[in-house]
Amino acid sequence: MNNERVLLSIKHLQKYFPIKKKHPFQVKQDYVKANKNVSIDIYEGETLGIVGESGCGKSTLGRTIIQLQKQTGGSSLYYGETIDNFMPKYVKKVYQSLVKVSKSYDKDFKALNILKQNRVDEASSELYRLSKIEFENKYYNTFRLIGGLAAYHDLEEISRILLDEYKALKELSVLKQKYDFEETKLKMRHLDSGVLLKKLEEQINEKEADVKTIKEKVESIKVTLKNDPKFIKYESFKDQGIDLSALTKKEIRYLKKDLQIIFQDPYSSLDPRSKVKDIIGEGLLIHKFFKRKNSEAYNNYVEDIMKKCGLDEAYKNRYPHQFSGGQRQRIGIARALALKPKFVVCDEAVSALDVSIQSQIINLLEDLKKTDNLTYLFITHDLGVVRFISDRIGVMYFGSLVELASAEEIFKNPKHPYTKQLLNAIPAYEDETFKQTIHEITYETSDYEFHYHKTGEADPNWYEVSKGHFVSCKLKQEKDEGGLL
Ligand SMILES: Nc1ncnc2c1ncn2[C@@H]1O[C@H](COP(=O)(O)OP(=O)(O)OP(=O)(O)O)[C@@H](O)[C@H]1O
Repeated sequence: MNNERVLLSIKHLQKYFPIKKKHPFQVKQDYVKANKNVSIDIYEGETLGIVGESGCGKSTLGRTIIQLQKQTGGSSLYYGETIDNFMPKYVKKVYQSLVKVSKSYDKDFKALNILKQNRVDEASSELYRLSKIEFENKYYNTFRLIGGLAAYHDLEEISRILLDEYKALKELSVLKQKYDFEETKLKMRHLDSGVLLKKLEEQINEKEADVKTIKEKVESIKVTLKNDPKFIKYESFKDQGIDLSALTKKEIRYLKKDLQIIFQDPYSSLDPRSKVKDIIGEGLLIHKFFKRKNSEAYNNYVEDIMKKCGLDEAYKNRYPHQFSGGQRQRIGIARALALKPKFVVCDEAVSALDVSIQSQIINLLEDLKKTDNLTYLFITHDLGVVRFISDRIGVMYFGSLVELASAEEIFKNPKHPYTKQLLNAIPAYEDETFKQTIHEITYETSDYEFHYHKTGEADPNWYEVSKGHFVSCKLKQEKDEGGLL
């Protein structure tokens, strides 16, 4: 890992797929619970491996984090852009509804506390767990955005000030976009400055001054609250992450430049009727990195990416079927990396390839990670591959993470019975560097116990057994859960 900066923070991610009703009078809607409640921080520059059996929800997790499919619960906070620069629409909605939300908050808070007190069996504990997720979904973005200001006596005033700030920041971001566009245009004509550029610069300065005045107003309110215990508690929830799950389709499309995916089957994920150069360059035109696909700059850029991914640029006019499996995967990688993303989901990216080609592609992914400062979520059922490539590994079982630790720790010191079963099942001959140890499976320690084998549901507590090593288990003694409650 390069540093400890969180790039994505996944909180209680849930993805349920509705199952088609069996007959028209069926009242209850059933779901495939592909991801039940996944919470995980992904650090900038790391490769986080996700392993688990087929059908446990690995691919769904990868696709849902980048919102290829909309998540049905929880939030996915992204720190690769600042919220001030991006200003998504949900921020405005939160500011508009502050007064209304504050009214329902106390009522919902009390109701949830009653459920917390009344946990007597599995069913009532499950009801509390689900209600807590619902509660957090409803209120967390408000607290993340306004923090300690929630303790101020006049939320109508806060709402007004923050809406002014939203408007000013939005206008500022439009002006900055226009400025960048104008600057690029001038550069193409080998000019340094122009009348419009100067005018935009003045407008940006004015708008920045407006934003500064509003921010000062907010700070002066905060000063009056600084000793209020409620302010201190709520301020600790303040968070600059952009909640991907709350974005509009258009906003997600814009962020796709940062959040990319490489699929398992390089053939079916490439349009067979498009030439390689068009497959790789499509995103560049959609995201307006280049205006025309016939320009020299565009062609040079595509050729460079091809070279970087080990493809001969002379083949740019060929079609996917004219390439081998390994080369097709290189095209998939080139397509994903053309937009200079920050986060890439590699969904079984090498599983369909021969072993010798596998290692070439893995080496390529490793090289690109270094040169382009990428962060990977590496999804695979292959424990040999994941051990080699990952900094940390998360183990999934039936839609939930059951263990998370550094790759070395998972292999040397697994805690969860399911992780141990997976490791025990690796045939020794598959991985010569791995000294096969058979891990003894235990379902209980003095601090916690595992119930997953009895109910098929993972245990709800996410417990840090040693620094950075987490397991899902049932604690014998309840710990403070943190959060809004
Ligand atoms: N679009 C969908 N509609 C309905 N159910 C789905 C959909 N996508 C996935 N599922 C279901 O969600 C569960 C998890 O599937 P997912 O593909 O995420 O698992 P996986 O661990 O990646 O497995 P594999 O390695 O076989 O792809 C499965 O039961 C699957 O049938």
